[in-house]
Amino acid sequence: MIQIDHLSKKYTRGGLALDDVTLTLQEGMVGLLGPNGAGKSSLMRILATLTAPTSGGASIFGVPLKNAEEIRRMIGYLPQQFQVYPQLTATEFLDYVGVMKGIKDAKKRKSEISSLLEEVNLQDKANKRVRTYSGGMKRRLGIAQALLGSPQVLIVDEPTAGLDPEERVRFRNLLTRFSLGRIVLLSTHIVADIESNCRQIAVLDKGKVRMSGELSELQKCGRGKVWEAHLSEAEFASLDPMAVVSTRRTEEGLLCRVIGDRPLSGAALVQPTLEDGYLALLRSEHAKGVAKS
Ligand SMILES: Nc1ncnc2c1ncn2[C@@H]1O[C@H](COP(=O)(O)OP(=O)(O)OP(=O)(O)O)[C@@H](O)[C@H]1O
Repeated sequence: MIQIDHLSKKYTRGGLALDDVTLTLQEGMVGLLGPNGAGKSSLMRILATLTAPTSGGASIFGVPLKNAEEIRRMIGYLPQQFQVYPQLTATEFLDYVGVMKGIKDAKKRKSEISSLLEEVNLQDKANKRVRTYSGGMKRRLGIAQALLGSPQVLIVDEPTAGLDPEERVRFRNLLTRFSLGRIVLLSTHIVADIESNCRQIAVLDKGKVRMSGELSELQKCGRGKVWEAHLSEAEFASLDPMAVVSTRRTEEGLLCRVIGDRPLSGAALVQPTLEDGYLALLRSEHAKGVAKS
């Protein structure tokens, strides 16, 4: 379990990135969802002991963050910008990481690296230089380095950013597999990344926790707030763009899906998707009126 208590982070040259965050994260896949600048990376860097909180604290399986060495032995971390020396092969890179993680026995390192490369489906590329890898392959190598030493907790910061849809699905499945018996904390601003496989989800916005719970609870945030209506181009143009979730051209005009507390004329209330729930939660302040005043 990861316990986060009243954690705040203020950067010297910046505002409050985290504002009194309290969360309990359980075993399994945990999605940390939030728009750009919400504070996701800051929280992950703190949990990875790369930066200290300004106030508050956290513990991982009962070990407080200030025991940084012990925490680092428990976690694997894949940062948002994962860099590898391009001239190294995957095997050479992972061997280096293994040494840094204190796996002293060369035979043990070799066998762990070989099974990890198989897990992430890079066994055929093991001896190719990383500079020849695609973005998706580099991410998979990133996961392999994070998993080296079998950490109990895996922290992955926007791992699917920049991946094509096929790689994204493959990557999600990979993480789901690894989450069995571990905590995998995954940050993203894409709802689809957490839709199918997260047991728990926390939404951060402007450094604050906006909700934490099961996926169904996030979906519920959209209840009674999602509407669909066929609109003319002129009616569409008069809408507040922040309230529009999607538009689709049909024979009757533009079918618009909007979030708001009061309907457009002729609008029908529809069942919210998870994404609707997320947008409704983020826009709850904004979506009080749908039409532009
Ligand atoms: N080193 C830093 N110095 C000053 N401000 C920072 C620093 N790192 C982050 N911030 C600020 O803290 C806030 C939270 O940033 P953070 O990167 O944690 O958010 P995020 O949710 O991960 O965003 P993204 O999805 O864009 O990566 C932002 O306003 C950002 O500009």
